[in-house]
Amino acid sequence: MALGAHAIRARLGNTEVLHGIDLSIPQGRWTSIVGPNGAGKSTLLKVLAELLPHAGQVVLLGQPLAGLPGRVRAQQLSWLGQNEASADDLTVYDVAMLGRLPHQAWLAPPSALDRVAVEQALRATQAWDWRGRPLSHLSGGERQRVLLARALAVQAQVLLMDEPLANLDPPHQADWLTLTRQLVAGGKTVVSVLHEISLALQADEMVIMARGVITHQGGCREAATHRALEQVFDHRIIIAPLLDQWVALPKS
Ligand SMILES: Nc1ncnc2c1ncn2[C@@H]1O[C@H](COP(=O)(O)OP(=O)(O)OP(=O)(O)O)[C@@H](O)[C@H]1O
Repeated sequence: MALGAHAIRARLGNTEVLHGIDLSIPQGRWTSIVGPNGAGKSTLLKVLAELLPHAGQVVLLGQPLAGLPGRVRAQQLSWLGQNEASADDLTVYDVAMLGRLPHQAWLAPPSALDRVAVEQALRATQAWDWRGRPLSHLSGGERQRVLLARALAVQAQVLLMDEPLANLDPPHQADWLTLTRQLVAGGKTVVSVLHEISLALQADEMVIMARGVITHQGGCREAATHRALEQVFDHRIIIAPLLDQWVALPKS
């Protein structure tokens, strides 16, 4: 198990939005989290990264996450948030280098290893050619690819991504899928919140949420998962095979 959550409860403002979540994320697999708007997906992902106060425990690679020193946590767990703020006047290269901070001594210049990791990450997201440009000069999709490169540059064992495909055009969505499969083939664990159900169905495992609880967890190719998906979306979608994949079609 890469990540575990036990009896998680979390509040936003005065409202409890996660109501006692138990979850086990397998290691070396890609797990997608899906569910209707407001189900609590982003909140759960933030809790898994210890970015929100909560009751209950998160366990990362066998150790309680809250007890890990911040630097160790940041080396092992990489985070790509939704609509992330980033210093717009930094260059693309410097933004990606932020992913190396957990590996660097205080005020130390980047090492050769850091530079290699950043170049690899920027090349993997096809952002290397913009490395000298300020982030503010990029389009939404280009910017997303740089933030993805920052998350990759960490070289963490576990990657948590909230809507990583936001603003990406279909070819770059396909590239993200390829990249994710490569990460998983290399032993990394990827957890992503995705609204596009057909893309989410390409993961290994699926966690389905509604109203602050998990309603189902199972393999993306399992019939029980497909039935649970149709149910959580009030049977307004149908899961059907297409070529060698499963896709979600809206039902009028
Ligand atoms: N600051 C806040 N105060 C109170 N409730 C909040 C606050 N922010 C979000 N919520 C509520 O918390 C619930 C869970 O929100 P969350 O963003 O985790 O859902 P989500 O499943 O990621 O939704 P979406 O698919 O729309 O992105 C929602 O019902 C939302 O209205």
